[in-house]
Amino acid sequence: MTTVFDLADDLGPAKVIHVHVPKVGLKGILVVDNVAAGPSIGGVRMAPDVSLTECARLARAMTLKNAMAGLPHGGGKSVIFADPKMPASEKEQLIRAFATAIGSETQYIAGPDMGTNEQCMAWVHDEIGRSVGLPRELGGIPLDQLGATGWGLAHAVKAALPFCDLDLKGARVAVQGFGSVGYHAARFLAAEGAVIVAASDSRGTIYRPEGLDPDALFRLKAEGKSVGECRDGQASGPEEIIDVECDIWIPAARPDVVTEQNADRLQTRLVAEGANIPLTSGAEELLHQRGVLVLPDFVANAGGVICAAMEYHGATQTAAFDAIAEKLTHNTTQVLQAATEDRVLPRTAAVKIAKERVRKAMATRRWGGMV
Ligand SMILES: NC(=O)C1=CN([C@@H]2O[C@H](COP(=O)(O)OP(=O)(O)OC[C@H]3O[C@@H](n4cnc5c(N)ncnc54)[C@H](OP(=O)(O)O)[C@@H]3O)[C@@H](O)[C@H]2O)C=CC1
Ligand SMILES: O=C(O)CCC(=O)C(=O)O
Repeated sequence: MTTVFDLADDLGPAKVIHVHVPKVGLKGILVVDNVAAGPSIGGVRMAPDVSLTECARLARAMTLKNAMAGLPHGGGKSVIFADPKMPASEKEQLIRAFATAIGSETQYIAGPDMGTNEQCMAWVHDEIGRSVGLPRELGGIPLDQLGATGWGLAHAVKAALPFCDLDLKGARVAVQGFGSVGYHAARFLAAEGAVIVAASDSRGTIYRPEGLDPDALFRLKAEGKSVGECRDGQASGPEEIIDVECDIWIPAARPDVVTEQNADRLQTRLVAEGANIPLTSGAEELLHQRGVLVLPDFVANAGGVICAAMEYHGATQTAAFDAIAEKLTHNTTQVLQAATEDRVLPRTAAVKIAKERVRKAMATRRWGGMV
């Protein structure tokens, strides 16, 4: 059996909490990874097949992401074992019970992630007075609705273009996962001249070399349909998105979708990781050897948490979006320059920068800030 200590190193996790409320069918885990820079921020993920390992890996990604983004926050993440498409009243009960169960852990501020949204954060806030990514009516900046992460991802892609000799005008983009991150990334990139040649969700892939309209696909999703049901284009199974020939491939769904076993199927020049931990480290290494540039998740998808942190500290939407554009452009360039100079993978360069920052923050704290 994997225990959390098998996953631990000098940075964390600081704390792991399992919660169980049989009366409402709640099983959940909170991992507070590192809080040296301040209380941890990270999303609540709801999916039937989450795990302690996934939660701990995602919490570490948040530690690195928040450090890279220069936020006064550590990293944490939580998971709820459930189908997010359950009836709304049951979902509300589950989220409220989870919020109450973790309410005393003030070193964790919950935000939205896969399977949760602004409405869920409003329920958390109502229970424990602490969450980010709130609806506007509660003074929040609705980051999923506005597409904060997609906005950041588009800026990361633009900053990466000179490093892979690409022009955004006419660049062919394939997006795996058409939720909040995937849709908005597609929308912002299409607005700058990129051509969205393919998109997928959990039920299917749609391919159209002449280009798909992200807003039309979004409307289909809003009707409860799959992108594969779009009439303009060639439909196939969800797996087929990996084989689409393109210039920019954007994973925006689950972890480990590209591994050592299928990395050779990707036919692209740039992978911009919108999802958290979508590629295994072995897959990133193989792609690097083939000359494919891979923008690491915790650098490229920081837009959401920057927005969340700025909301928490009272900033306006405009200030948050300006900060995302500035930070994502600067950080992507810094990481890719360091990777080029040191002849290492972008992830290696990025981890070095982020870990140095976390260790410096830990050095200022009693017990490294772990208690
Ligand atoms: N929201 C945010 O601001 C941030 C999110 N992220 C990360 O981005 C990723 C996506 O998050 P988000 O967009 O918020 O999540 P959503 O729940 O809004 O969307 C997830 C999308 O992924 C699709 N999906 C699920 N399984 C598969 C699969 N096997 N193949 C293809 N598509 C699949 C879903 O399909 P269907 O619609 O059919 O269910 C859905 O379209 C996650 O890894 C998350 O941690 C990272 C930073 C910030
Ligand atoms: O919006 C948030 O605060 C959550 C951010 C997050 O979980 C992520 O960046 O993966």
